[in-house]
Amino acid sequence: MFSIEIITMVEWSDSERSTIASVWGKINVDEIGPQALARVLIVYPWTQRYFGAFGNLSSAAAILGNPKVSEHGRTVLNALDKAVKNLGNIKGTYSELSQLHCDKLNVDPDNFRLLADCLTIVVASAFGSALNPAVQATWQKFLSVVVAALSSRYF
Ligand code: HEM
Repeated sequence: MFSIEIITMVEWSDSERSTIASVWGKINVDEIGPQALARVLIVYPWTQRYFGAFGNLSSAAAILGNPKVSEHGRTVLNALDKAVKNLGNIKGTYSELSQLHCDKLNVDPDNFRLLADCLTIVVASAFGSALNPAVQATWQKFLSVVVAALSSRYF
């Protein structure tokens, strides 16, 4: 795990950079985004409390078919593009987003990790053997830095 203190010093090797670019290049945001957010809402139902304005979240089928969940899933995943393009300064890249989630949306930062884990599961099921353990390790390092950056306003 990457603590808040060390994310400003995180280093990326050339191979990690190319792995992250390659995984990101293969992700279909329109499919993976909705699936990842729906999974968070289904697997960790307490996260539904933040999405009271999204309409029917009463069952797994309702969540999977909810267009607002799908749209927001795409929004969240599109925001990852900024991190992929700014690996050297993910903390700075997400400072406003961290402020929004902390001060305005009051999202418990533990939920960032839950979303990252659901995203990895959705990516793993879409990629199959392409997400081998070494690729997964780099992908999760990337997501850990994203999670720490989004949490930076909280601590
Ligand atoms: C990788 C993690 C995440 C990223 C990159 C992310 C990104 C975003 C972005 C880009 C927005 C739109 C901001 C705007 O309109 O200016 C947003 C809004 C929001 N996020 Fe997150 N988010 C993440 C995790 C979470 C989690 C885990 C939750 C709650 C469980 C959450 C709850 C919300 C809510 C409630 C909104 C406002 C939605 C609306 O009413 O339209 N986010 N997020």
